[in-house]
Amino acid sequence: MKLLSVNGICKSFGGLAAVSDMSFEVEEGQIVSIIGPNGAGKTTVFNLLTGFYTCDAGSVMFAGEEISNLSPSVYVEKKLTRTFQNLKLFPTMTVLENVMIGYQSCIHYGRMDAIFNTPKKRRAELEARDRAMEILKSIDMDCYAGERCMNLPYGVQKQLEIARAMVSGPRLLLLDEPAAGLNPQETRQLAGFIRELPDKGYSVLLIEHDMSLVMTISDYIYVMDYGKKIAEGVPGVVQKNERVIEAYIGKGGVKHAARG
Ligand SMILES: Nc1ncnc2c1ncn2[C@@H]1O[C@H](COP(=O)(O)OP(=O)(O)OP(=O)(O)O)[C@@H](O)[C@H]1O
Repeated sequence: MKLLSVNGICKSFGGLAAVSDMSFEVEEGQIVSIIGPNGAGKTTVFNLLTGFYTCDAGSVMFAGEEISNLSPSVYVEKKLTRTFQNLKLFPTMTVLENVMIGYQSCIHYGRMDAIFNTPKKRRAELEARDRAMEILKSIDMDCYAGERCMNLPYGVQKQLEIARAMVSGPRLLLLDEPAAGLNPQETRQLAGFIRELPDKGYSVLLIEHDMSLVMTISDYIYVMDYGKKIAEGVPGVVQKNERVIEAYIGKGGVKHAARG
């Protein structure tokens, strides 16, 4: 079943077309990657899909519903959540507390409930705690629940950031360069972690420069350059595509597929 269907989205900044007529799909249970050299438009696509930018044109359908240009907080309710290129964890808080933060948008109590610590507020906190613990158990990270986030190895912190996106129960996880800053061993571990997400009920849309990760875990890949889609296909096909090779080699460096 088609979960996400993006049709001809466009975004310009002044005279620069950051994303031009970009279309792609994610099927339920798939891991789909968007790759391309630095400045190709990948992050802008994520920002368009999650309401951080508004589309100049085009449409986004998610689970059969038009979801273009909503405010960022609404996307969590629609069951679509994202991570960011740089870790946005709270280093001095525990792992459990960091994951609970991802559930905040799912619980509702007023300012007075917070001031007077009412039963409603305490129930909401318990619910967040239970849900966060459930997620940590589902990914075998409950052993870290009481640890301060800053004491965790960097690779585990990356998994924690994904766990925090999982806690609101999304159907689609948008992962923005999860392997950035990881060494090869940590990247392999992360690959195994992401590969298991569809079995746990999460489809994945991934932006990533690390080709070893992308080629190992993706079911399907879209390639962008200068804001446009230049190729698509399964990893074996994309790897051999001449336009893709030219986009990378022509603009500097194949290893991490980045310009400059
Ligand atoms: N808010 C903005 N204002 C002006 N230009 C922007 C803005 N956001 C992105 N751009 C430009 O749009 C183009 C695409 O940027 P984007 O960050 O989407 O690329 P990317 O493929 O994610 O790159 P990277 O891999 O380096 O993260 C770039 O030329 C960038 O400078």
